[in-house]
Amino acid sequence: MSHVTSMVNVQNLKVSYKIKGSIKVAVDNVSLNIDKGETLSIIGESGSGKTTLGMALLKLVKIDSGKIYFKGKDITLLKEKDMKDIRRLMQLVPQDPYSSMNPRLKIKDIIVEPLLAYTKSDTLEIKEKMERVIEQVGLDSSVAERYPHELSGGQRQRVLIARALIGDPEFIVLDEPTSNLDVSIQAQILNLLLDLQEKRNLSYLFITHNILVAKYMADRIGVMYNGKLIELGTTKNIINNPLHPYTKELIESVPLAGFKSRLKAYNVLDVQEPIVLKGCVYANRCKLAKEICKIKQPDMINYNNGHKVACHLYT
Ligand SMILES: Nc1ncnc2c1ncn2[C@@H]1O[C@H](COP(=O)(O)OP(=O)(O)OP(=O)(O)O)[C@@H](O)[C@H]1O
Repeated sequence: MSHVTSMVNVQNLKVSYKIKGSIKVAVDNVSLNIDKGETLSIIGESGSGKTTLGMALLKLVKIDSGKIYFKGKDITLLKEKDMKDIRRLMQLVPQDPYSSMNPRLKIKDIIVEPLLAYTKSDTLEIKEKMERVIEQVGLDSSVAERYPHELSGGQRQRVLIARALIGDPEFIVLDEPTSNLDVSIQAQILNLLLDLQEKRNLSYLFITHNILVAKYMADRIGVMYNGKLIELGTTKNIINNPLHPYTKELIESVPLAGFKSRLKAYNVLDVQEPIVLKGCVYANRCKLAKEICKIKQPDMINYNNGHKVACHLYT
């Protein structure tokens, strides 16, 4: 049902990378949906598969199996040449603004890149659109003639948001869009994103290490661990009533009041786990692990009203 009404819906998505003969499953059997105007935040430690999931939703990495629906249309097997109309509607704001920009291009050329690739607008129309998005992201019109190195980190991030917006998208993957910025600038960018979302009724997949940022931005939160989505629920449920022992550990480690001044301080722990071939991905680290946790992967169950968890404590 939901794949018909959602902006984005993925089912049983699996993505793996081949590295020197071995296979790393980066996204393992993940199912989720994002509604129109909704923000789903994905939290998890480094290497848990957040970026790969975001790229897979945009069909920017090859998937092994599963289904991707965009506005009800199955785009899983769509070839890039048939993606033209859809590409414009789904955009990425990448993790590192500086390395995502061609240093030799002026800002105006960086911003219009997506339009040149996918539409046949005339030059005047493109220029007007460029000027409009520069204004909408709170930049001065003079940045158009500048080069990336002449801008601050916050300004560069605004440029990438402008570039994502220029084709009037409906869905944007925001990959840690503020993690490299000073705390006060982070808050400005987050507020800009909220403002743009409201004005344009955008759907966001918001990837972050930072639980406080997820709490500030998201309607719902999905928690990833070692490629698996282990819990999914409303922001309120995840923060106030976390179910999975890993989510509980994350939430308990973070004082949730007065977050603006401490945006940077509370990142998800960065611990790389060995690959677990059978059983729960979290079993090695879980204080509550039972015998079954080491031998059988828990299924994602609907615990309560869309609050889902993959943990044997609840089966
Ligand atoms: N292009 C690639 N080639 C090979 N392995 C990759 C590639 N991209 C990611 N991986 C591996 O896939 C796993 C998931 O990586 P991914 O970048 O999706 O995680 P992440 O949660 O976004 O991490 P981070 O927060 O550090 O960006 C990691 O083990 C990573 O080393």
